[in-house]
Amino acid sequence: MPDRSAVLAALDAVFDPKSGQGLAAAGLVQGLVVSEDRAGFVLEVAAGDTARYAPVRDAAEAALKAIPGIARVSVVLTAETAPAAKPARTASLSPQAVDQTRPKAPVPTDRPAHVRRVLAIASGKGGVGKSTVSVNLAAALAARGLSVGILDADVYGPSLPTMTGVSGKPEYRDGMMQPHLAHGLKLMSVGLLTAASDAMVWRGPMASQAITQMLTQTRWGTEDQPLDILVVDLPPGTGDVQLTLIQKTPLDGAVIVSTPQEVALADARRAHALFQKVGVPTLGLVENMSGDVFGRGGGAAEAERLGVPFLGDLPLVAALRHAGDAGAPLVASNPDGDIARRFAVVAARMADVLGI
Ligand SMILES: Nc1ncnc2c1ncn2[C@@H]1O[C@H](COP(=O)(O)OP(=O)(O)OP(=O)(O)O)[C@@H](O)[C@H]1O
Repeated sequence: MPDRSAVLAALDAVFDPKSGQGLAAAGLVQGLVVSEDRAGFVLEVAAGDTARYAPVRDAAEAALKAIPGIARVSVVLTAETAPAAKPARTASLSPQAVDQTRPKAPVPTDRPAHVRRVLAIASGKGGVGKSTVSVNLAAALAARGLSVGILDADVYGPSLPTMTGVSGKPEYRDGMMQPHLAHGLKLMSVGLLTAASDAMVWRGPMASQAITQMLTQTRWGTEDQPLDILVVDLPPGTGDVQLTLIQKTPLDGAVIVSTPQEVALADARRAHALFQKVGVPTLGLVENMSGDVFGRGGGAAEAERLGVPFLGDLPLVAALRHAGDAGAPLVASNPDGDIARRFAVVAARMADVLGI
């Protein structure tokens, strides 16, 4: 395995154009990961400086690649948001400090330009089909004539590139990342910017910074043609990473995906509670993989218990999995099929809840 200090020394041979120091000395190397045959880090620069630092990122990647034993490298360029006030270190917490640790409503300053609504697709549990639902629901909303984008923020397993067949780093133009276009959707994924294995080790603040960058520095829409809906595919779970993300992302609502088993529904309940805490309305619950194996109806009953709309159920069918593996959402590749019809129902109910 490559030596960490050798990696830092290599990065110090790349200069920060602002301070003239090496990148490590300048404090620009965050979250360095060195393992087996790969190395990567987050290059954190001041807000507005990302275009200027794109060549620095490329130089840092080249410097890492030149280290013997390193085959895969990834440098994610992120911009700082407004400097966070550091709480004073005191022996006991003041009431204000205690209050600071409580979840807050999202910070509205991070709103992406020319995007009408930002919606999260969340699940309390991994593997329940959150990404499958995100992609197909986005396609169903697009089929209603809306302009729709997807931001795959699932740092634990970005699957949008596979599910939509897109690859390659996004292009930078005029200081903004251009989303990929496929199946009538605008697409951006954490998986297009970094190796999935690197993103997985990100802590909450780092993940949220990368996601804020993808949110605010992607050309989702223009003044003349704003994006109607941006669907954000969140990482599964209800831990710190998710909390930080939903606090930092200006969400207008959330859709929770669950399978019908009680254990998954209990997690869906926790996800709903998390959104409630930060003041993001739950637009509804979708039951996925319903049918013989897992049962049916648990989602509708749970939605009623939570007092949120039930948006619909989707059966466990091999075609959905195959379409995902093949890189074309089933709703787009078979728009007249049973699954497309079910997603159209979910999209219609959602549009109804949103009043669009
Ligand atoms: N209704 C369904 N019928 C059949 N297969 C499905 C269905 N929904 C999802 N799948 C398959 O289940 C697997 C997990 O789905 P997906 O990746 O969408 O879940 P996820 O909740 O986003 O997972 P993770 O939490 O790991 O990101 C995928 O292989 C997908 O194709």
